[in-house]
Amino acid sequence: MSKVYVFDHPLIQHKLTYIRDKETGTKEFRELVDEVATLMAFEITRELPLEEIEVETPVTKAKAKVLSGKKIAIVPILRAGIGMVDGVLKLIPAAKVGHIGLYRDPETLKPVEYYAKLPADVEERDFIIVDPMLATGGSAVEAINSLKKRGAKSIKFMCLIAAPEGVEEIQKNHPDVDIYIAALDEKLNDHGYIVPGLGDAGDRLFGTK
Ligand SMILES: O=P(O)(O)OC[C@H]1O[C@H](OP(=O)(O)OP(=O)(O)O)[C@H](O)[C@@H]1O
Ligand SMILES: O=c1cc[nH]c(=O)[nH]1
Ligand SMILES: [Mg+2]
Repeated sequence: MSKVYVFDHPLIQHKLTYIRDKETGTKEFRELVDEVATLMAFEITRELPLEEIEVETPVTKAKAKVLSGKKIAIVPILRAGIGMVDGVLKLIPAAKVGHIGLYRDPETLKPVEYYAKLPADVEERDFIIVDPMLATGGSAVEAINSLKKRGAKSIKFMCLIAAPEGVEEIQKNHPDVDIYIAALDEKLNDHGYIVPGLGDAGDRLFGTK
């Protein structure tokens, strides 16, 4: 069963409150999403494997630890996931970036894939899918299907705000995929929007409303 981690660090909660605020404009919204993505990347990389090397300090030789070359790929779900990529890359600058384009049909709420491009060595990479919103879970499940179909073996899903329905949908369809969120909200409304949520993440990021 997928594990669910809620990153409720005070800085994340504080920034998320201003992300939610409908008075927050596009520029500030984008900056805050970027900052929260960096903070979440700090938490999600907690378990990265280390190895020991020798380093010479001005004082003496010493054994010290460095990351042991884990191959990571970040995959934003277009469009809104793009808003989280740079924030994660600040901490994992050598990560590759794949893209999956999905939009949610406003009538059926079902995801429609329109683009997919992943790094070549899919089977060896640890993937982190990023998307600000996990609502019905349809987009996340489809993005994970898409990665697995192309050979991905290790996948994490990271989002800002999740609805319980979306978490359950991933757990049901992809129990091997752990979920990392900044806030678990109350529910979905009749239009599939997260309540209280933040509105339409893509529109707020790109100013398309
Ligand atoms: O869990 P779900 O019910 O599938 O909804 C979540 C999806 O909805 C939003 O994308 P949207 O379809 O609005 O596309 P956009 O990013 O291009 O705005 C969001 O960024 C997720 O990808
Ligand atoms: O609340 C929601 C649900 C889906 N997509 C969004 O951007 N917001
Ligand atoms: Mg949208």
